[in-house]
Amino acid sequence: MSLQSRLVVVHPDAQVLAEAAASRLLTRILDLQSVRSPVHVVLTGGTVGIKTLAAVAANPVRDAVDWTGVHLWWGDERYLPAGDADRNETQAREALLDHLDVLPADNVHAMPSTDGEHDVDEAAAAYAEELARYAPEGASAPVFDITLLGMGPDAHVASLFPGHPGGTVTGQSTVGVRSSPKPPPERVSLTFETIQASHEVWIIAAGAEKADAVKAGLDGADKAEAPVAAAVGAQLTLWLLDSAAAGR
Ligand SMILES: O=C(O)[C@H](O)[C@@H](O)[C@H](O)[C@H](O)COP(=O)(O)O
Repeated sequence: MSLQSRLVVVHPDAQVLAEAAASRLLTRILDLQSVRSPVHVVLTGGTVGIKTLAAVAANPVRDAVDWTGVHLWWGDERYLPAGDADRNETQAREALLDHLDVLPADNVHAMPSTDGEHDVDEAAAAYAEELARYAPEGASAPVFDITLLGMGPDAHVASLFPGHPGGTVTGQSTVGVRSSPKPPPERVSLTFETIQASHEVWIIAAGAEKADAVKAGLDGADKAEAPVAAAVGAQLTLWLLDSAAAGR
């Protein structure tokens, strides 16, 4: 039984938070690469998530990472045409991936766009198949080393929203989301089963509008009301906050 631990780190503001999260991510990947390959990292969309990726791109330590041994996944994706500026993948490529010359295309596992499968449920199923291709025996997805998650003011993570069915789905690694309260309405998301299999889950949140959700998550609120409460890593759950988000 591995010991689950939780750590809360507070930084002065959103910019320092993104820089510190990027520095921590790079160091953690370097540590992991000294003991295993490949390393699997799940990226998040959202303002702070993308700011963190841009900070990774600007950090010279990024060139110490052997990106050929890093696989990148997404926790969720907005179900839009390929290349759409609102896709998490598009923003991640602009912020970081396009700057990593040695990152093999096959190491980047983007969630499907509307150009592929016929609907969001088929898109979720297609991503589940991709996850399964890299899964260890008997598992439905790779055991992610680090899963990055932004968090909404309503305590949603990935595209798992309060009161929506996606948060309670079991027996599948992904879910198609419709009528998302955060536009666009259709999204593909990992399920909590997959998120919770990660060795480490890092929740990155900034801004006073997140303070109530942070408090609910840390107080162990019901995941139906505060999905972030279920964003727990098998070994570590790391909350990376700015002082405004930690205000409560
Ligand atoms: O597709 C998305 O929108 C994100 O994955 C979502 O889960 C995001 O991380 C949070 O909504 C926080 O977003 P902000 O950092 O912009 O508040």
